[in-house]
Amino acid sequence: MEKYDVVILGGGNAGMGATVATRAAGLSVAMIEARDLGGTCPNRGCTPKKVLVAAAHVLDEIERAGSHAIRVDPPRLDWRALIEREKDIIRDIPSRLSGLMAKRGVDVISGQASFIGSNAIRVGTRELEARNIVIATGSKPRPLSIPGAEHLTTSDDVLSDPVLPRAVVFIGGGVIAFELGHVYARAGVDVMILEALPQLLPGFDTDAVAQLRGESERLGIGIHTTAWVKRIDKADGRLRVSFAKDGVESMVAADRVVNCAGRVANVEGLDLGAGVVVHREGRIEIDDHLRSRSNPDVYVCGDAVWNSPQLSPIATYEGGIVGRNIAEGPKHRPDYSHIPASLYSIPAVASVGLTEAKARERGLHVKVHLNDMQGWLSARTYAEAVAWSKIIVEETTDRIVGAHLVGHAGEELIHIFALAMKHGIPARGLSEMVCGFPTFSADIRNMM
Ligand SMILES: Cc1cc2nc3c(=O)[nH]c(=O)nc-3n(C[C@H](O)[C@H](O)[C@H](O)COP(=O)(O)OP(=O)(O)OC[C@H]3O[C@@H](n4cnc5c(N)ncnc54)[C@H](O)[C@@H]3O)c2cc1C
Ligand SMILES: NC(=O)c1ccc[n+]([C@@H]2O[C@H](COP(=O)([O-])OP(=O)(O)OC[C@H]3O[C@@H](n4cnc5c(N)ncnc54)[C@H](O)[C@@H]3O)[C@@H](O)[C@H]2O)c1
Repeated sequence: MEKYDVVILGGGNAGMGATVATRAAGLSVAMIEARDLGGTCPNRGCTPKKVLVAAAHVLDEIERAGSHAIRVDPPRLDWRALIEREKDIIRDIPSRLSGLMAKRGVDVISGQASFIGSNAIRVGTRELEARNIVIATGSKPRPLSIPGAEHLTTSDDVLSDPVLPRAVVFIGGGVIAFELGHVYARAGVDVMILEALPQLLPGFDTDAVAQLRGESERLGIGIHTTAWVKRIDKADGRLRVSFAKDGVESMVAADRVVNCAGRVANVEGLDLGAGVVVHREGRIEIDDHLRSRSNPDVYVCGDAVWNSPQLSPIATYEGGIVGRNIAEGPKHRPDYSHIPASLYSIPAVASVGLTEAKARERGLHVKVHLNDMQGWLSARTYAEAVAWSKIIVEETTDRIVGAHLVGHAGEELIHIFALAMKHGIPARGLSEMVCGFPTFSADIRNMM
C-alpha cells in the first residue's frame, strides 16, 4: 500500500483547488484523474461553450448591423470549422495543468479510483492509503428513464459534434438548454425547449427569466413549460419526441435530443460503502465543513456536493476550503451569498444575491428598483435588444441584497454589485461612485 497524506479523486476545478493549501502545508498529495486534467469546465463545459457563445455574439452583432447603418450580406457559418476552433483553443489545457501539478508537487495518477476502505483507494493495480481523501469527481447528466432514452445526447456531444443539426430538442429548461439553444438558434437551427415544471431556470429571478424567455421566443426558440416527455422514437433517420402538455399529447421531430435535465453527483462507481461514506442516492451527507458525516477523514467538494451551486468558481472555492480544512483542521465553511453567476445566452442573464421572491420569503423590507433600460442612451447606442435590471435594496440599511441584469454587459457589471455586497458598500455608496463616461458602468447609479 502506497502512503499519502491526501488522495484527491478527480482533477477538475475542485480537485485542483484542494491542492493549494495541502501542498503549501507540505503534505504529500496524490490526484487521481480518469479522463483529462481540468475536468468539465475547460474540457467539456465553460470554456468550449464560451467559444461557441462568442461566435453567436458575432452573428448577433451582424444581425443588428442595420441599426448602425451598416449593410451586410447574410453571414455563412462554417460550423465544422467553429468546432475545430473551439477544440484548438482548449487543446493544450490538460498538459498545461499537468505541468502546474508537477510544479506544485502533486503526484497525478491516471485511472478510475474507488474506495477499498475508509482510508484506502484502488486505482488500477495500485492501492493507496491516505489520512484524508477528497471526493472531487464532479457531476454527470441526470439519467432520464423514458422509453428511447438511448437516443439522448448530452452537452459533451454538442460541444464536439462537427455536424450542425437542422432541429434540436432540449429536455429541461435550465442553464445549458438556454446557452446552447441561443448558439444553435443563431446558427439557424430549429430549437425547442421542453421544461417539465411551470417555470424555467430554477434559481434565477422570475422577471429576469421572463425577459430572457421573450428574447428567446423572438429568436424563434420554441419553449414549452409543464411539458412532460413521454418517449423518443427513431424514424426515417430522425428522432420523434412525444410529450404531454396540459393533457394534450404532441410530437416534434428533431435530429438531436439533448438531455439538459440537470446534473447529479458523479459518485456511482466510487464504492462509497467500502469508504464508509453514507449517502442517499448519491447525495453524500456532509457537515458545514464539507466533511462526510459518517467518515470524517473524507471531504467532498465541487459538483460532487449535492446541495451547492454547480459552478466552476464554486468548485475551486470549495476545493480551497477543503484543502485548508485538511491542512489546518476543520474550521472553514463556505459562504455562497456573494458569488455571482451568469447564464451566457445572448443577451446574458447575470445575478448575485437574493431573488425578489427569496428576499420577500425571508421577510426583508426591500425596495425593488426595476428598470427597462432599452430607452437609455447606452442601450440605444449599442442597439441592445434587451437591457433590463432589478436591484433589490434593504430599506432600513441601504444594503444591496440582490442584483439581476439582462443584457447591458450584465455579466461584467454584476461583479461591481458583488463587490459592494461582499464589502458592505451601501447602494448610496455605489451611486456616488464617479465612473468613466459613456460606459455601462456609469448607468449603475441610475439603476437604484
Ligand atoms: C456544458 C457546461 C457548461 C458549463 N458552463 C459553465 C460556466 O460557464 N460557468 C460556470 O461557472 N460553470 C459552468 N459549468 C459548470 C462547471 O463546469 C462545473 O461546475 C465544474 O467544472 C465542476 O468542477 P468539479 O471539479 O467539481 O468537477 P469536474 O470538473 O467535472 O471534475 C471532476 C473530475 O473527476 C474525474 N473523475 C470522476 N470520477 C472519477 C473516478 N472515479 N476516479 C478518478 N477521476 C474521476 C472526472 O474525469 C473529472 O475530470 C458548465 C457545465 C457544463 C456541463
Ligand atoms: N453559465 C453557467 O454558469 C453554467 C452553464 C452551464 C451549466 N452550468 C451548471 O450545470 C448545471 C446543470 O445544467 P442544466 O441546464 O442541465 O440543469 P439546470 O438545473 O439548470 O436545469 C435543469 C432543468 O431541467 C428540468 N427538468 C428536470 N427533469 C426534467 C424532465 N424529465 N423533463 C423536462 N425538464 C426536466 C428542471 O426542472 C430544470 O428546469 C447547472 O446547475 C449549472 O449550475 C452552469
